[in-house]
Amino acid sequence: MTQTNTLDQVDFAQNNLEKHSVNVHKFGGSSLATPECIERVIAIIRQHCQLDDIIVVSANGKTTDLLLSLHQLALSGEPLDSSLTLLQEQQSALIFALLNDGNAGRLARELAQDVKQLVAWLAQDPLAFESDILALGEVWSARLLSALLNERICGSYYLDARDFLVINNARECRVDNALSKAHLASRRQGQKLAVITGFICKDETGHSCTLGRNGSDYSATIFASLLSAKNVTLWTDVDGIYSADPRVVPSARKLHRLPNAVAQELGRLGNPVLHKKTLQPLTDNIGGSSHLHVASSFDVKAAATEIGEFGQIARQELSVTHLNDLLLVSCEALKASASAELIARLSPVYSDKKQGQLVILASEQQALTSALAVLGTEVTFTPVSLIAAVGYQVALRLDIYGRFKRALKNDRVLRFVNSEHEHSIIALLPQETTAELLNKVHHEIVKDARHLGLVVAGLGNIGQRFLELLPGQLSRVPALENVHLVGLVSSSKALIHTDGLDVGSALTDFNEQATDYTNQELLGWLKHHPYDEMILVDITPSEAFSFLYDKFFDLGIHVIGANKWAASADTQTYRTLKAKAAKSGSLWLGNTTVGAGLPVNYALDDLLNSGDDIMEISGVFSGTLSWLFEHYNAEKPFSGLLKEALAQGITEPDPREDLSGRDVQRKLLILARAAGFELALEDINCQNLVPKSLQKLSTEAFLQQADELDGYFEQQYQQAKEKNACIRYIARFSLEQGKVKAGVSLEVLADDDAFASLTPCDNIFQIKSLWYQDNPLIIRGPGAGRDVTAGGLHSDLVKACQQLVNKQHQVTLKGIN
Ligand SMILES: NC(=O)C1=CN([C@@H]2O[C@H](COP(=O)(O)OP(=O)(O)OC[C@H]3O[C@@H](n4cnc5c(N)ncnc54)[C@H](O)[C@@H]3O)[C@@H](O)[C@H]2O)C=CC1
Ligand SMILES: N[C@@H](CC=O)C(=O)O
Repeated sequence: MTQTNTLDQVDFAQNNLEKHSVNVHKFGGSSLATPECIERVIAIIRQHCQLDDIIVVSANGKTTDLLLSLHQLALSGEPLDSSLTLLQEQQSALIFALLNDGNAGRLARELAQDVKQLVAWLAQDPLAFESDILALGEVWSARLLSALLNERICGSYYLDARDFLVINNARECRVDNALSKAHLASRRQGQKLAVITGFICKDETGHSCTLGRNGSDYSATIFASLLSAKNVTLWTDVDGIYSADPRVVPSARKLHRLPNAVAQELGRLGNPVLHKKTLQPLTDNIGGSSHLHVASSFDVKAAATEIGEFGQIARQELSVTHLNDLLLVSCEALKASASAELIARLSPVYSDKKQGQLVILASEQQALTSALAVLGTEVTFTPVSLIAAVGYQVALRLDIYGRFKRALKNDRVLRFVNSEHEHSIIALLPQETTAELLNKVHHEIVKDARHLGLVVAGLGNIGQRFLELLPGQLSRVPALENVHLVGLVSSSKALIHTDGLDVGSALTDFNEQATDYTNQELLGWLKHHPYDEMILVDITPSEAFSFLYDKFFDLGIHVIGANKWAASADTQTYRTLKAKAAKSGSLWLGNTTVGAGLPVNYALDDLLNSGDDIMEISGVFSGTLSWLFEHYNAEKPFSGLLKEALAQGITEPDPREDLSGRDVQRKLLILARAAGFELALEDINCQNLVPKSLQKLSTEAFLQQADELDGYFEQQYQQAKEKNACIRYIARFSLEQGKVKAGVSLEVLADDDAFASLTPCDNIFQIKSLWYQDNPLIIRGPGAGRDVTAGGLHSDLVKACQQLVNKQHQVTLKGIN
């Protein structure tokens, strides 16, 4: 990505918004309530905005409430002094706490002028000037932030939306797009940040109007629509949209991506963050190509919820919402076609023309009563509430329908209804929806809906087999039900689809579509992935790739590694990685790093968990060396066998990794660490079987000259044979009188030694411990190869997913809790 005009180049790498078009950022009242909050907003703007972006603001804190109460006091003829003083003091406090003396003085003078005007309006005709009075909060907020940006970051100007935003239907807040767009274009200044008032606009006659409470979100999406902005971010006091109101349902989980249609339905049915009108300008005017983000200004690092057009995975998200204080309206006149316009105007929560029934908010009763009075018919109002399961075409999903009904089976339900577009199943209740009921329904509907992303790095011998097995595993294992393969990564190319790759054709798609990538880009994507959990399976042999674990754990990514580098890194690095993984709750599994699919790492873990102490671990740890020495009888040259082992996929990509003993040395270190010992690679003596002359060559050159190995192994074999013995490469670790001894080397063993007669490629692990002293625990079986290693990785994947699907989500709502 190449970007221009960023406000903070250093931090820009962290910015996930696309920069090729305008972005709109809206800050709500709670995000601008105090000088500390405004400082946070400044930091967000510095990091996330570019010149030419649009900042939309609500009034600071509770300013609008205070203006409203002044308006009410004036209407009822009560004294205004104390409220006026409080209002002016609050604004002055912000101005003087944040701005330099010159600017503070200027804004304080403008504030005094405005308060004078306010007093005049309140005295003259508070009803006529209601919108002008309420508009002051946004004006002050925008003026202050713009002055602050000018002081601290870059050129900025503030715009009063009443200078350009025209509505031609005040009741429905319908915008005159053409006029507003032209006026806005003429007022924008290039290369500066615009701070625009939310909530307010003007009508065709030029009078001030408001867009209703919470209208600033609507303002933001209107401006985005006028400017064809790519992204709108609502910076607020919650960090996204949850599967239910998290203040009532503690197990609610954040919805990372929501299709427009579902978000609209949520807004309609009472979601506390999304409002009915907010999304409308985006979906109506720019074909849904603009995305809406809901992010926390109190916790910028928390992943936001993104709303837009997405593929299949986002369409699986489910949530539960509720609305109390509703009325079921029954009226004969509603059956007539003449009532269609009235119904459309009211946009009720639910309507049934055939039955002559509507469900409306209780607050709309008066408006409806007057509208129906004209028709002179009898109307009955019955208090009701609703609870709804919301998700993409959820009404067509019989399993969800069944669960929804089951959850409500002990509660009185007036009726179940579907919304027009099938994105919700609604139950109308004759009683209030309680917290208890909401939790019960949420548990039933959302219980297994945690989505886990999967990235596979390393698409060689083992990686390909892992992918071949993946479709079968996904369809067979319940714990993998919500696992989505989203990325494939090789040493130079990557294919990442946030909406999921087709597991059946992933490798072919990779070969056709993968593009060059950098680690920075990979980490950037991982930082903002929209899944509940992300698992990365490292099937590379790369030390360089293992250096990224540090970053993966910082990001809370879970790692399953066949790669041995990180688990056998130097003591300090290993300790740091373990600590980071623990701190961020990342799982780090690596059963295949030793013995491929054999459960040796798990066995050691289990022994320690059972209170056991490990005293000795020994055996044949290399599939390659097992295969070679079990087959070798000096008839075929040793080098020929080595090439066969390479072709069978048993060896490391460079077979010298096996022959040098390094691979076995690493495995012994990994096991010793798993057994609770703090060891380094240097503490393990290692006999290198590669002669010096072959050590520094490229892999290809080594294989060409591999016959230089033959003489040495023939000699070793014959010498052992003369003693009725054989040669085997053995790993030994022991704790003797508190001292650790560890080494890996070629040993001469009696033909009947337990380590001597293995099936070629088998590993054997002999573990002596407190519980298994005289009769050691033995684990034996194939210790390398495509199937067992890919299978072992799948076993780790299932273990990880079993833990992750049940992981409780920690909900933090800064600013609310
Ligand atoms: N062969 C076996 O039986 C066993 C192998 N392993 C381990 O599995 C891993 C893979 O082994 P193989 O599949 O045999 O190797 P391979 O050489 O066939 O495949 C390695 C793959 O990793 C990719 N790669 C290399 N560096 C990379 C990087 N920096 N970033 C992303 N991708 C990178 C390569 O492009 C290649 O696709 C190794 O760590 C090996 O030690 C573990 C247990 C058993
Ligand atoms: N090359 C290794 C593969 C497994 O780690 C071996 O031969 O054991």
